[in-house]
Amino acid sequence: MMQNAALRLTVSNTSKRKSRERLIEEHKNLEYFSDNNKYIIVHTTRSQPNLNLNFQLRMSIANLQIDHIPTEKFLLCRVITRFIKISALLTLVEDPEGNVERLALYNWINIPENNDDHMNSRSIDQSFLPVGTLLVIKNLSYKVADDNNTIIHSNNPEDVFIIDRHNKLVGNLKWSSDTLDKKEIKRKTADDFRCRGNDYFTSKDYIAAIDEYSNGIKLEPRNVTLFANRAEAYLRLSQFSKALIDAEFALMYEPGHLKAAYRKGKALCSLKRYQEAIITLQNLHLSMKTSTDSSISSIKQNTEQLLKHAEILASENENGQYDYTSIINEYCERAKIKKDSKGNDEWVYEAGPRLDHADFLFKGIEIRAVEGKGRGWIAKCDIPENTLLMVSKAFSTVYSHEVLGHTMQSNIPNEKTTCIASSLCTEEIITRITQKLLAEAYHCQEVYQLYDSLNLDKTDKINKNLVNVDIIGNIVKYNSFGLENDIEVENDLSGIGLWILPSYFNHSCIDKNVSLFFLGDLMFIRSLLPISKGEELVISYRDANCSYEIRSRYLKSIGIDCKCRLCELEKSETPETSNRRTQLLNCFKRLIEPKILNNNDPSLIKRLEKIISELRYLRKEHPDLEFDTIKLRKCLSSSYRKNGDLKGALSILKEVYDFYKNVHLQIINYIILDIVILYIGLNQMNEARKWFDIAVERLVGPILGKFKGDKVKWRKEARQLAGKILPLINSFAKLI
Ligand SMILES: C[S@@+](CC[C@H](N)C(=O)[O-])C[C@H]1O[C@@H](n2cnc3c(N)ncnc32)[C@H](O)[C@@H]1O
Repeated sequence: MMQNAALRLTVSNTSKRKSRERLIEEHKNLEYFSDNNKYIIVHTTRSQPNLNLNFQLRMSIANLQIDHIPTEKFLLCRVITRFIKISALLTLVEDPEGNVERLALYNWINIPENNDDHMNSRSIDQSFLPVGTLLVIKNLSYKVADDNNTIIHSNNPEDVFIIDRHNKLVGNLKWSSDTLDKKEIKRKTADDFRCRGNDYFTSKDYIAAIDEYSNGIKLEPRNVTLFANRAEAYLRLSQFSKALIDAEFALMYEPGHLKAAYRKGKALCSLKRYQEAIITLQNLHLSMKTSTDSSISSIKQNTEQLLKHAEILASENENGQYDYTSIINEYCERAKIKKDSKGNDEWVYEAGPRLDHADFLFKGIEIRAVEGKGRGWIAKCDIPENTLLMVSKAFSTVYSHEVLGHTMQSNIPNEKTTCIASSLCTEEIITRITQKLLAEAYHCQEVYQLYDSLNLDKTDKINKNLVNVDIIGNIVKYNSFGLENDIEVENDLSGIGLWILPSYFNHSCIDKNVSLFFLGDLMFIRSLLPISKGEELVISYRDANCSYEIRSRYLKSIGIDCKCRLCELEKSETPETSNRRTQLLNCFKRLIEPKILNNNDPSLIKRLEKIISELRYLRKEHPDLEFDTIKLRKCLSSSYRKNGDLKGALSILKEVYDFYKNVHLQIINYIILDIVILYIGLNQMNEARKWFDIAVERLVGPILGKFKGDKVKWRKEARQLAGKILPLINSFAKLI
């Protein structure tokens, strides 16, 4: 996974072949991930002076076709970068026409360096197929990797031949690129680079645009337009500190440059330097206020908007005051997906459901050492129920939709898709975080802090300024959050994210006292119960809705031997009891659940009732820790309802609710909604309304908090929000 993530680092969103400069730059980045052990390469380093090749069969890189193996033909090329080893031997090659492409050599034998048996061998270092080496490659294949990068594969070392320069075949050919490049660069002006940069910018290839602007800046180091344009391209890539530097350069050379000042304000906002952003934007606003020049009307308007936004961000950050209705509207809008010209899904808004809001941190909590768990969040004072503790914007998020694409999502059965999506999302997020750190190294410190957790080797001293994909992979493994909410909300997009401060919450299976709610890449965190000074704040990485087996397997994989009440009880039970429980749950899962709702067979209901009562009996000493039957009882209630016994169905669910209402399990929210449906079915509308309010409260409580002062006003707002989050609520609201 890490290797794949490393290879994905050469990602750009287009499948078009890339420029020589871009490929070289990306190859340099890959060096971070190369395997620096010395290897001896045995195959084919012998040269082939007598290789007889028919010149007519030579093909150029430009003729290669994706997924096609041109068996008759060969590629003549020369190495233009140092070889590095990741999973394959990787370098860049160019053909005589000057086309450049990646080459991956697979299956070259690696022998430890001290093995002297192989005379005809070389180690992978500068001397291995050095820059300029001419190669003939047969039977190659040309592929597009998952990340849309094209790559030449050679799987058999016998197909690769080193050609010496006296070979006739080569003697006849002129290699065009050396001279071509120089000529081209000579001909170009800073303005040519600006124009090409703008073209790339328009086609949303911001990396290429930055390359072009940078080349222009090399020619004219005080070119204000190039700095201002590059600042905007950096903003689009979320490289805010670079954007700020460029905007400031532009302003240094031309203090009245409006766009540069606007971009400075934007960068400062994104760097969470709200007060400075406000001052910059206020000054900019003032400078334009009296102007009647119509050409600046749009920047005037944008500045006003951004200034307002910066003021909102400052207040969110300072006081934790969020306009939840507008944030939810913003989320619903940004999470929309449309089809592009090829029928693939893409976000309606370029950045997807990533929301531009400020972080907030309640002053009454702090990170401290917690015995046996590393560090954790602790209350510095008594905290009332439903206090907003933190709002955090993700360091990085990846949505499954972004890595799977439309075709895969619709063609593959659900479980498999979820599994593929999850591993692709993980690879992708490792890649994105690595890219972000490579681009803006000042983030390394905050991300690497997460690495110091208990389960990781403390002696492994890490260089906090060096980007290391293995460490990032571990950080993702131990700290990332799945993006799913406790209750499915509209546009609830699955995926994965890394949040910095929320990563310090430790886990408890049943005694969590803190709730999380995701809206896009914003995480809202509130206290679920009153919390006393000195108490630890904990969340559930997996809750008791999951069987012990599944839960503990996951927790162990991230180094947790959970000591919560439930886990301790499960561990202390005899093997007979736990085996019997597993047997009963498996029987439900395999034999009853798939059939019961489509089948009126009363014997199935009987069997389910028997399983439930035996499971309850197995935990008769600790009924408060009996969570296994909740799902089964919900299922039983549904089959009662299907058979027309609404009262029976209701009493099952109400019993479950009464017993578990104070344990914050995901499934309880669905049980409440089922109760509302049953009361509607029984035409007991007052009860239906009462339970509907409970559902709304539980649904929006984690975002909005509890009734404060005006209950009627709160309820109105809560209903509106709930309807936005879960449109099903609106259809309920019409019925009651
Ligand atoms: C997301 S981090 C939480 C913050 C972490 N304690 C730290 O110091 O960085 C997850 C790691 O915290 C520790 N942890 C979390 N909950 C725990 C628990 N209930 N018991 C023991 N260790 C726990 C484990 O080492 C786990 O891999």
